[in-house]
Amino acid sequence: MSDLPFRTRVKFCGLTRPGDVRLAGELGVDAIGFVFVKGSPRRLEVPQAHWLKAAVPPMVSIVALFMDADPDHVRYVVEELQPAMLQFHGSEEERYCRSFGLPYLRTIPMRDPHTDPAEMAARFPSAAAFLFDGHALGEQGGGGLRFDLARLPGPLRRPTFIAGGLTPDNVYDVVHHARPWGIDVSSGIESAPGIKDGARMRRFMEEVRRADCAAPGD
Ligand SMILES: O=C(O)c1ccccc1N[C@@H]1O[C@H](COP(=O)(O)O)[C@@H](O)[C@H]1O
Repeated sequence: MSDLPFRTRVKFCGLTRPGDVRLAGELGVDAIGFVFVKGSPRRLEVPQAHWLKAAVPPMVSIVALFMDADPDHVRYVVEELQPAMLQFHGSEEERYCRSFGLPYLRTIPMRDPHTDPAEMAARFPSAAAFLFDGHALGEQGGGGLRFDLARLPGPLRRPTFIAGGLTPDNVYDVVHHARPWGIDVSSGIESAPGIKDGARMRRFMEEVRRADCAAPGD
């Protein structure tokens, strides 16, 4: 049996409107990312996140995204919102990431020539999965920056996500050639930061599923 994933898991990140959340659910995403990062145009406050959560259909996971946050803030969001998973995007260490008692995605910055992706991943044995993103260390994500897929490390002991600059126009090639376990997208399905575009969301999912069905040599 092939060890390739049967279908690529999809996370849509940085949603701010209930209608976008409902459409993402209808399109079959696996997870929806809520951003709690200061300075992000997609940042949510907890009351707004509650309002969005009400639009998330059953069987779709909420991922709460943080970057070097005060642990009290993370605990507050976890208690209030009860996300299925956390995502850490900054310089958080392993002990911090696992201290909240929830599975977490560890983001690995791929634009930094000084970061060795395999070495960084090895420092997070408790991570549920790794997310390789196109930003440099210390930068926020959500900027549509791609990275050289040749820099991806070999097989890790955890599922890997690719993020950074994915769009409906390039996601087929990325999924088809890199065969990640999952992908994560924000700006590539937007008309403006935080405002998702229904047509782009739909076409993005269609392209992922088209790649899932393509034979390796296609
Ligand atoms: O989306 C944001 O605003 C954000 C802010 C701070 C840290 C991470 C953020 N987003 C993450 O970046 C990836 C890639 O975004 P894009 O597709 O290149 O626009 C996104 O999937 C989020 O996980």
